[in-house]
Amino acid sequence: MSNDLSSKPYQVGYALTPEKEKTFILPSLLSHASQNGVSLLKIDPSKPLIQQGPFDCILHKLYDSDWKQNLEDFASQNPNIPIIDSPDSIEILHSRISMLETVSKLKINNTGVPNQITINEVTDWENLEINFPSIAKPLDADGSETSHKMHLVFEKDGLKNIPLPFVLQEFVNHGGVIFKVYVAGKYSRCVKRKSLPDISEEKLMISRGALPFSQISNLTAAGGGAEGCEFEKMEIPPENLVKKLVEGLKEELRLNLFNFDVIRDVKSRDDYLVIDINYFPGYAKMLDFESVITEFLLDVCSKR
Ligand SMILES: Nc1ncnc2c1ncn2[C@@H]1O[C@H](COP(=O)(O)OP(=O)(O)OP(=O)(O)O)[C@@H](O)[C@H]1O
Ligand SMILES: O=P(O)(O)O[C@H]1[C@H](O)[C@H](O)[C@H](OP(=O)(O)O)[C@@H](OP(=O)(O)O)[C@@H]1O
Ligand SMILES: [Mg+2]
Ligand SMILES: [Mg+2]
Repeated sequence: MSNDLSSKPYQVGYALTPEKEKTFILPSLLSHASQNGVSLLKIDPSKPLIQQGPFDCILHKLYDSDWKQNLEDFASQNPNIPIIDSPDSIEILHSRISMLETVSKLKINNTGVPNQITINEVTDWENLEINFPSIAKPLDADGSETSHKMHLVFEKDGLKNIPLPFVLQEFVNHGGVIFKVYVAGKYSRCVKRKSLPDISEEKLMISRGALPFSQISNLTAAGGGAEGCEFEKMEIPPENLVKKLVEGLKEELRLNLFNFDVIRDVKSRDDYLVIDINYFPGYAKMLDFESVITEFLLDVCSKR
């Protein structure tokens, strides 16, 4: 689908950090979008949105309070201009507890989330109802540098130097491959990505404390995934299961732009666990992301 090229192109304003702009607003996206009737225009978040534009849609991934207020002022005067996405919906993904509660609510067969507990203070360690190894993840998943600083924890002792508050999520062996499902409006695609390797019983016997790591999925996206046929052989989850998760999460989250990470439990190969959900992820890592994003924006603007 493309906009009728004889008419004026849709004007889509974007408000992103400089880093996000660099990795998302690529020349290939700008040219594909403009050839299909969509102009992507940079917003100056420090200036009132109502004095910029005019826009047919606003795309954003900024979280500071000034920007939220700017967006609110604009929305109150332009209730018919789609904002992708609503800050209130995005907020659900900024806590690793509320993010995964949405999955548990879906009650889809063979899907769930790993057992996890919140650690707000040191006294919470007394009667830990969790198995090790576990992954300690910052409770806030707000896109900050620290929000990706994780620790693989082998025993209770390994918790002592981990910055509070954090979520302690049981580590599930999943064959070293993670499935990332990207969603952009009515479009979705499941891709494979290299993940943390399984932890053997032997490794567990000799491992102590905790190991730090961060943003493994970004590293391996560039590296093209795991070596060897194991990665190639790993089948992606059944299409109907992915579809149910996509539709369920879209309804539950009321978001257009997100992805979620799914792993398959090696102990029960039909069971899938969602371990992470991300707002406005790295779409440019997806093949032909230019047409996916352009189609999405055309769909949003034409529905106005
Ligand atoms: N419960 C788990 N069991 C096994 N491995 C896990 C688990 N949770 C996370 N991992 C591993 O740690 C990696 C990072 O975890 P997660 O995706 O939650 O962090 P993140 O910083 O939000 O990552 P992203 O860059 O995808 O936002 C995953 O890609 C996976 O390799
Ligand atoms: O490999 P993906 O596309 O999942 O990597 C994403 C990651 O999942 C998060 O969405 C990151 O955003 P934050 O959680 O806000 O840090 C993305 O970083 P970004 O700089 O592209 O927004 C990763 O690309
Ligand atoms: Mg992830
Ligand atoms: Mg994440």
